[in-house]
Amino acid sequence: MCRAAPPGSLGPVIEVREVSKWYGRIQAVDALTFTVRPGRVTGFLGPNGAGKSTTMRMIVGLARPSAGETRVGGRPYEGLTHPLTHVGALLEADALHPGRTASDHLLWLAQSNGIGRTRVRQVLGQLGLDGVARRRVRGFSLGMRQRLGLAAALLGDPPVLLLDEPVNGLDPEGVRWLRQLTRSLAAEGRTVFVSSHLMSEMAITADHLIVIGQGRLLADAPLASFVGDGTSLEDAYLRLQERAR
Ligand SMILES: Nc1ncnc2c1ncn2[C@@H]1O[C@H](COP(=O)(O)OP(=O)(O)OP(=O)(O)O)[C@@H](O)[C@H]1O
Repeated sequence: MCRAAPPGSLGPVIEVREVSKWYGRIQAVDALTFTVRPGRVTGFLGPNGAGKSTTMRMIVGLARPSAGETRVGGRPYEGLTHPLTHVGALLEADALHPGRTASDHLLWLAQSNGIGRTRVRQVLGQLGLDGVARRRVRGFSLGMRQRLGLAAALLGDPPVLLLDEPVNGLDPEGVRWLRQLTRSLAAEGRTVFVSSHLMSEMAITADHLIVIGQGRLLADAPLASFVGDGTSLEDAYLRLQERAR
């Protein structure tokens, strides 16, 4: 169950303020500003190389902005004690030790974040990983790795979740299950920020969309404002990207 924000706090809000990121001469993110709010699923859309993963990595302190700042619940990620209890993240190419079992991977994360063993058993069950808990990660399919990554993201029962392409590798049942999970996490009052390339999936999962192109903000609006009058989300999205070129 999601904890209510204490009075006077910002709550589980993600803030990205005037953030730019350069990798040598490549500008991955260009003066990006947006806020991700609780109680809804916010989709993060943009073409390959638009800067989505880089932005998510900066929010959780895995990359440092060249300019600007990111905050979670009013604080920089680095200032959070036991960060997994504040922010759960599933990021592309998450490092998994191939020789470790699923259960040991989660226990190791739990121990460094003040989380008990009971919670590890709970998330293994919630993610349908009970049967493979004692198997080494080396033999896991992409879908099983995604489930394990999601288990790690949920481990600390965090009020904020960042999921980078979580649908990758999931079978149709897994996709539907993930959709229901993200919607129920948002309904509990959590902040759920999900990147995806799948417009049809976003159209039935997200309440709000942040669209970027070439590292710049193109739109930050409710899903309803993109679709309607026979316009699909894919049409609206492609038009936005074309106009920005
Ligand atoms: N560690 C890095 N070193 C150098 N360049 C990088 C690094 N990470 C990202 N980039 C570059 O920054 C830009 C943005 O990449 P990023 O992965 O954030 O985009 P994305 O929107 O997540 O793309 P995709 O949808 O393909 O995953 C790209 O030009 C990419 O090549």
